[in-house]
Amino acid sequence: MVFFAALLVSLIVICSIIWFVVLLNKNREYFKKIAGPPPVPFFGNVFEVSSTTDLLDVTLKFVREYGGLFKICMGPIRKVIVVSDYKFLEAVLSSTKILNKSYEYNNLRHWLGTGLLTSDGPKWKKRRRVLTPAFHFQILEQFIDVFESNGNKLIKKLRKKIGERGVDIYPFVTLCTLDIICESAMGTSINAQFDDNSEYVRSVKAMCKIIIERLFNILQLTDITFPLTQNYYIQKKSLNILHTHTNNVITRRREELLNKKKTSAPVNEHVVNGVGDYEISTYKNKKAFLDLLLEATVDGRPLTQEEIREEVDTFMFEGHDTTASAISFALYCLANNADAQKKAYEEQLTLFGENKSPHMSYAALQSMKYLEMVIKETLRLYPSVPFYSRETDEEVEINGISIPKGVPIIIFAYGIHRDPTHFKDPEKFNPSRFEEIDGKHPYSYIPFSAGPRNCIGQKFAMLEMKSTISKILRHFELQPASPECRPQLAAEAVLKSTNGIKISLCLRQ
Ligand code: HEM
Repeated sequence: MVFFAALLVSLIVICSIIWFVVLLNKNREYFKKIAGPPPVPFFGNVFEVSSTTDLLDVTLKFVREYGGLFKICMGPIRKVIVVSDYKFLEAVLSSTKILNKSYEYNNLRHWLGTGLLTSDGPKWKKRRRVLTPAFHFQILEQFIDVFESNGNKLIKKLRKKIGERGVDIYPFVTLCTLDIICESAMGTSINAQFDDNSEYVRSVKAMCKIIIERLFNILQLTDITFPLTQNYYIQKKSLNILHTHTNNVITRRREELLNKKKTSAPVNEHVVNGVGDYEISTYKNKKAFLDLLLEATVDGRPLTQEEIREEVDTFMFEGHDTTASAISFALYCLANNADAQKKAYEEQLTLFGENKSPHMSYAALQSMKYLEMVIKETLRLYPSVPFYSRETDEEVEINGISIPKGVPIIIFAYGIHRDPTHFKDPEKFNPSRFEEIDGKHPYSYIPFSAGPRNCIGQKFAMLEMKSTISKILRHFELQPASPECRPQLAAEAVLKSTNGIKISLCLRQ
């Protein structure tokens, strides 16, 4: 008996060693040819890239030392390549073969399942086809009222901050964009701006935090050791709240559609669903993304409850922090660049005169050309998603180099956006540069990614950002915080600033 037990243990140990050695040597020849910072035995380069606050500077330093394509060893086994080289980015992003997401997206799957952002292969293809019509301009046009009404709430809240010398605008903007995406995606209002302590809002915040903390904490990294940490239990509770909320909204909306209960004027119905209180807004002829999902079919059948939930949750995750980061950094840039702010405000005067609350239309938002360049330049300097990644699922050849199956490719958007070969005076905030360069080099300006797996929500995001920023500009003159407060950038799930994004607000007369 003892003999067999010892034999079994020995076999397990031997198999583990073989498995480890196989993984250790996987793609060894390929990685040998790629430059990169020297790894520390066993740990690789993890100590150099172990904090969200150092990540951007350290990676930029590696770009200067090793060029636009280098490797990083994340421990003894996992190696990734980091790319900010134009030709390589073009080949990767435009490829119809490198469409899968890498291991780093696993943490998201607990919340989002395999929705559009996190799915791979044929599933992703089908979902993308189903969801694309939801972003047609005729659909997007319907959301302008949602942007405007939630933007008005934001103005109300910011009015209370007039005269303060350094207002961190990020938390205010985040709650506003959370309200916007909730109403657009689910047709429900959670009123986060006036109830930021609701269970749903707290759970969204908790999940966004845990997803990134797990990437940098050795105990939280794998699902095996994660249950030993407190975050596991916070995640469990948060997921329960988030999934129950979305499920309840879907069920209710499904019933509503079945009963054709739609009315002509917006009706706000107060609903208590056992998870938290929220309001359902129903508009005649107005559709939330959820309605489109309820009507959609895949392979001739309607989407299941779980499939719909995955997509609604994906919009909730991908559609609020990204726009909040971009809007906040744009306001910071305008506050610190008086000329750009003057031009952007003059554009508003030309369009609406002194009217601070004009009726907003799709055409008016489209005609805010200078503001659009301000947003583009902000996203160049402060891309909401500074890193994103792919993984090869078969051997591919790029620029004459053969890349084996299973190689994670980290796309360093922040890096190429600050490359002087593509952007003159890259550190300078200069919206007008887009008059010349717009669309000329589609793979050097990639805040929304590019190619088949680009951001499906970018047009929605641009309209939302224009609506919100233009409203703020018409109401307030933006000034730098006093004393000046430069953002300390942190590459979390989206780009953030550890010391806030601070400006001062003066009421325009
Ligand atoms: C400033 C705002 C935004 C920025 C900078 C941004 C950026 C990005 C980027 C870089 C990707 C590619 C990520 C990757 O490959 O892993 C992406 C994908 C995606 N985005 Fe956005 N995004 C923004 C707003 C939005 C909004 C408002 C929505 C939804 C309404 C949205 C929905 C999505 C979805 C569903 C994907 C996955 C697309 C796919 O894989 O087919 N995004 N976004």
